[in-house]
Amino acid sequence: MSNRALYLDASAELRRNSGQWSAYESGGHCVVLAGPGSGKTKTLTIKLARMLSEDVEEPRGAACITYNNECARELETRLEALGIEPGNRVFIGTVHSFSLTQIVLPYAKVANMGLPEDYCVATRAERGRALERAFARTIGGHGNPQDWDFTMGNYRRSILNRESAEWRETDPDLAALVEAFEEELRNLGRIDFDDMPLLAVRALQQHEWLQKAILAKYPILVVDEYQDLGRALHRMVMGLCFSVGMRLFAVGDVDQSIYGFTGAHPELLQRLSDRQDVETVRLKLNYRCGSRIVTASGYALGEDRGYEAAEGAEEGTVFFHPCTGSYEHHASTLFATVVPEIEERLPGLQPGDIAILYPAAWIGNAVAEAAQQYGYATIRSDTNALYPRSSRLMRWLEQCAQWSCGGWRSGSPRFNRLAREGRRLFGEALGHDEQLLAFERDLMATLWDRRDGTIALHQWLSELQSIIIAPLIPSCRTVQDEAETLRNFIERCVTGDCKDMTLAQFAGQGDGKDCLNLSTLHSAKGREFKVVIMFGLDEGRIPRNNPSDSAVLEARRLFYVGFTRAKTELHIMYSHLRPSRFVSEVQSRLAEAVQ
Ligand SMILES: Nc1ncnc2c1ncn2[C@@H]1O[C@H](COP(=O)(O)OP(=O)(O)OP(=O)(O)O)[C@@H](O)[C@H]1O
Repeated sequence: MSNRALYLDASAELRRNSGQWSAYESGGHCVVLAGPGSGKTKTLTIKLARMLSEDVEEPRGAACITYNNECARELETRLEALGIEPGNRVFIGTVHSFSLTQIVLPYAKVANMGLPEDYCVATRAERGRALERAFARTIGGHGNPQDWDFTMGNYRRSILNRESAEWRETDPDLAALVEAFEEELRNLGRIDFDDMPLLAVRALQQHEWLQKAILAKYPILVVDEYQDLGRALHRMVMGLCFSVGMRLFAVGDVDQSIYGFTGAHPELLQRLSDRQDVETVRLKLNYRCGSRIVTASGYALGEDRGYEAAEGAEEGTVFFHPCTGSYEHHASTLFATVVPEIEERLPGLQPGDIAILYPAAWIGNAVAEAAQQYGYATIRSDTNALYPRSSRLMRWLEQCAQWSCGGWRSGSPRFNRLAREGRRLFGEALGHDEQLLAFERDLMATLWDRRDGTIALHQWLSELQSIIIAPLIPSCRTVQDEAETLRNFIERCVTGDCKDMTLAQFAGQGDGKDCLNLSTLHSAKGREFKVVIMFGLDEGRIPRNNPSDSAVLEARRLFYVGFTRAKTELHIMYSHLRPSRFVSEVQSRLAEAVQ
């Protein structure tokens, strides 16, 4: 099928939903505000395919921005099904990678961003060193500089205008620390993650020609998960879309805003949709969750938004499991009775259809250990994962492993996809056609010669590292930190807890069908599973102890996000003596509804 035929075909589903259809037909700036499972991302991807085909002429294209690398990958997969691949015409990625690859790297010099020659992205250790020096120069004393990192980050992200009284006066100590920290980073020849959008916003504000250059390349800006993207992106959107003329298509849900602690402000989305020049579309149907789960999710949120399950949806069930003892004990109950009962009730269910979600990564340790005892393979996407799931390099290696373990035969993944992602990762070192060709040829040969799932992972990784990755790393400023993640993981595979891991097991981490999903509630954002088990939902965990009013609201939204990931069964596990207030409320409202 041609690309046009693909999106026309996919749009048939949108036609049956009047809200989705008006978003699909929109001609100017459009914002879709809607609840979980309402098809926001689906509408966004099909609309993007349409705009690329009908509204902009090659080589101009669209930039598509989302919250994190995981969400970006999800968008890529969905767009691939519509025949759209990221490349020159289409940018898909986070605000940070948009800022870095589209604005800072190409224009740092001409836009006079004040960066040293040959700057690169700081590793964790380099950031730590810069913070230590800045701390000694400004705050001083015996405190631990790293304890200031979090508040410093928030300050940087919340007040963008460094010339303002707000910047100087809200917290003079923090303002001084940030300025000294950035100076130390520059002295080391480095920028950090938070610098990327800040440098981009500043450069865009200072240079009209830069705004025009971005507009020339991307007349369309598409944003998913707008509620979580923070002030820097909002400022870019305001400038690029409402002054320069980029067309905006954004989707989001204020009720799913769960990243307030990183500087996200849900009211920015509301403000955007209140604008006269923006068409706002609201969607009411939930295509994901069974009807009972949709009803109960209103209780979970504590607000009736009038969402309904789509026609023909299954009923879905909410189960409550009060537990006794420690989390280790809860986890044993989970694998001794809850999971086996689910498997019996839903024959044909794959482990990958089940997700176990908890409020904090350390609670997941009890789940991971019990899973191992009961013989269940798991894949973790939290800070205690084998390696950060957000690492593009590691995720690329997982895909390479899948190719070596049978993808070369089945086409899942296709070699083209590996080559494309590799070109993006190492783009800075692959400037010439010959370099690109050599990279693809070497990659193919290296993977082809190692098509054996029983190979020890440390051997496979070390060889790939020395043949393919190591020669490129010195010229790639953007993947230094990721290279460090890889080195640490290889070390764990040589001597540590992953010593016996095989290539096939590593490939399974990428594919995930045979593994139960273990994740924090935060990392489950945007995903969906047949069965969701929310684990450790106790007062003191969600919300945490002595919460402020706003912390209660954010915890409640997090509870709601977890709740609405489930299609068929939702299980809630908690200590019977101290259930979370949200659990008790849902329970009593469900009981009232039955009477
Ligand atoms: N018009 C439709 N007809 C049939 N299925 C649909 C339709 N719209 C969406 N869906 C399905 O509903 C599910 C949820 O869609 P999607 O992930 O796009 O929702 P979302 O609004 O982005 O969700 P969330 O905010 O919870 O991440 C998907 O399985 C999608 O295929």
